[in-house]
Amino acid sequence: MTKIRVHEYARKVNKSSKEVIEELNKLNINVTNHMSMLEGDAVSKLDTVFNSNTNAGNAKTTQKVATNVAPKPKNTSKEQQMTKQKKPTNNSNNENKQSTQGSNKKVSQNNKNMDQNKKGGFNQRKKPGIHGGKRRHPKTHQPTIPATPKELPEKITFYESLTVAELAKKLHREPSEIIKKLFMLGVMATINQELDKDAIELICADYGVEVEEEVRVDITDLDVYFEQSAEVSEDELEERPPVVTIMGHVDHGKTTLLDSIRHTKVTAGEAGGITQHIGAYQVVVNDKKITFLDTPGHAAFTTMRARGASITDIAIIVVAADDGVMPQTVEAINHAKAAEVPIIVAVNKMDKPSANPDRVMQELTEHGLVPEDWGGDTIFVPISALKGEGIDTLLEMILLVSEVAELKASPKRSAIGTVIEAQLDKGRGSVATLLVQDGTLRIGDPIVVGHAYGRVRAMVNDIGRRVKEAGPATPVEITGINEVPQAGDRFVVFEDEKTARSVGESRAMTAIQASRSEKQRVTLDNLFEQMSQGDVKELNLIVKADVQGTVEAMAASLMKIDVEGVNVKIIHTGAGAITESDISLAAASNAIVIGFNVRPDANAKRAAEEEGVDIRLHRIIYKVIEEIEAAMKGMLDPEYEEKIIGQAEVRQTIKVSKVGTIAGSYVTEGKITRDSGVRVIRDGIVVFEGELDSLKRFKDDAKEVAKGYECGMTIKNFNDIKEGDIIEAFIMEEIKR
Ligand SMILES: Nc1nc2c(ncn2[C@@H]2O[C@H](COP(=O)(O)OP(=O)(O)OP(=O)(O)O)[C@@H](O)[C@H]2O)c(=O)[nH]1
Repeated sequence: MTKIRVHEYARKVNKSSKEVIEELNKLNINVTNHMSMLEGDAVSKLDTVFNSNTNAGNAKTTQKVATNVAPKPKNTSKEQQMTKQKKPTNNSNNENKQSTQGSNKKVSQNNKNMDQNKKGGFNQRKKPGIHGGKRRHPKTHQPTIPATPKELPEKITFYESLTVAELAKKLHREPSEIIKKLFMLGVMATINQELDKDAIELICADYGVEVEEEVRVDITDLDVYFEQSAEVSEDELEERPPVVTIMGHVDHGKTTLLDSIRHTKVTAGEAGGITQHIGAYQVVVNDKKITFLDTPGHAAFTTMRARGASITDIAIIVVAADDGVMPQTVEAINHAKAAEVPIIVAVNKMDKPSANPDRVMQELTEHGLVPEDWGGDTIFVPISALKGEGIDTLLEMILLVSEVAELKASPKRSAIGTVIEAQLDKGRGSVATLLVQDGTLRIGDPIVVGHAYGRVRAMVNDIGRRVKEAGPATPVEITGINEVPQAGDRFVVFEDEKTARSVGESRAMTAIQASRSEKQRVTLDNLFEQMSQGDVKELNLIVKADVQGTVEAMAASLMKIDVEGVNVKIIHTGAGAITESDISLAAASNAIVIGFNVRPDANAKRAAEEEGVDIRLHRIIYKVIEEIEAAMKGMLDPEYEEKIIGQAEVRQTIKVSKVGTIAGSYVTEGKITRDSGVRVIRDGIVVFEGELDSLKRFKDDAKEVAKGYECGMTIKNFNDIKEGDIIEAFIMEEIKR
């Protein structure tokens, strides 16, 4: 049976890909994309739904064409005779005949001649047959091929495959001609048959037509556009502002710092100083811009990253000098490190008498952030966000780090970027704050934002001004899209609204069908497989335990695991329950979470399920190590699940010395097998669980006894069987990982 792509099938039955996908899903055939390949079985089912016969039709056509093209020896000679009879009447025909006998290559040459001949006014019937010139149309035959076939194209292109009909169209030939030619080349084909690259190349070579396979990208995959931006030539690139996120522990002054920067820099010179919150703002320092994301904290940062968006160039970790390094400070550092974002430390609340910056530096050193003064490479800036002190230095340091990072973008290209936040506005509809990451966004641009699409209707900048365009690293609020996207969604500008619309619709469709849990996150179960495929070379772990001492002991033991081909990397550790933040970090970094004597809280559990993050809970350290090591070596013990296979009622008990108590029983459900586990149930309570010692039918050992039969059983290490007891039999079935 033929394979066919969804969109090709849709075209055949005159439906949209969307309708076909919907029908497939109704048929429980999981297809999400219009490029998905359908097997023959799915095609048959669809044919029934659409009352079409694309598939059955193929089968019929195959036969028909096969009988048509397969030259029976008898017929051939007849035809040859006919050709012979015609021969003396036409010289040119004669010439053609001679030239067309022989190899297929000649056929192509002749067809070319024929084309030229046609221009010279020769009749179609004089055309050499596709059977190497051996066949002629009888005089009476009404030719179906147009009298003057079009010229062959110089070159054709195709994507993956073409049907005979499609190839014929591209070559300006009748399908029957292609079918015959294929037959001559030893390929039996029907008009709807899909031809692979080799067959297409063979036919085209035969016609002397150049052929090229198109490389197409899935335009619905917005990531592709982000990858393309990396390919822009050097001379198109210009310096762009850095995008900065502020993170740190609760109450250490993140919001105060963001406000302080905004008020000292943004409002200066702005009439009225109206600032509106659009999720990000820009400041100008020494004629250079810096973009700040207005949602402080690592939760937002990592949620975005989990959605595949990395928009932050520099992370400011705020640490209150009077409080020192706290759990969320460490989390923030680890989140930034996992994202490989450079860190600047802002030691805040320096105005407080209890401020102790040395302590902060000392504590951060333990987390790998060593101040430059102490020989490290981390920039520490003492500030007072409340009093506005040290802010200028901090901003200068941001520019310095940004310069080193050589942040560049190409303002000339069409815009791509990420949603910072979005909501539904009663008057304006869907409103989204976008961060343009590359290119320039303009009013009227056809745009796809996540699964939404539209045209940029209006753009407002961070100070509430209407703007016509926004360049790289600029946040703008836009209206004009049909739905509310999510923070972290990507956006891409397309050339025309039609493409934007079809990409948007197709993405929305895919999103509905793609379950998030299907994401190929690394789990201990699939670790080895992913390692073998080369997808995973580093096993990222997040370790949570009840007390800090255990966390350290666990981390140290895990680091010692040595398995060739993969490194263990602990990206975050902490004492206390597994939180949602741990899960989002795990999701963003493709990590496994290990909990030792701790449990995930409700939010973390839900998030882990949604994101497909693997949480492994343990109570014994060496078990953790063993499990991870085994997973890395692909030797994880199989997991078993209990399955109850039958039940028997004890109707009589017989005590036999040396043997013990024999339970004369009657199998009431399923079956009892010799190797099954058994449970003795008395008045609804399990009084014993163990194994069978023997299972007999009359005096003979039995492998299994089915429902409706009597049997005798003895149970290992259990003699207290009573009449009326129920014996439940179970087996442990291996769960496929
Ligand atoms: N003395 C002093 N107080 C400060 C400074 N910066 C912030 N604060 C105070 O610290 C408290 C917390 O500041 P926020 O900016 O809300 O801290 P945050 O980190 O944003 O807190 P969350 O949003 O709860 O995570 C507020 O009462 C601020 O006024 C500072 O430089 N000096």
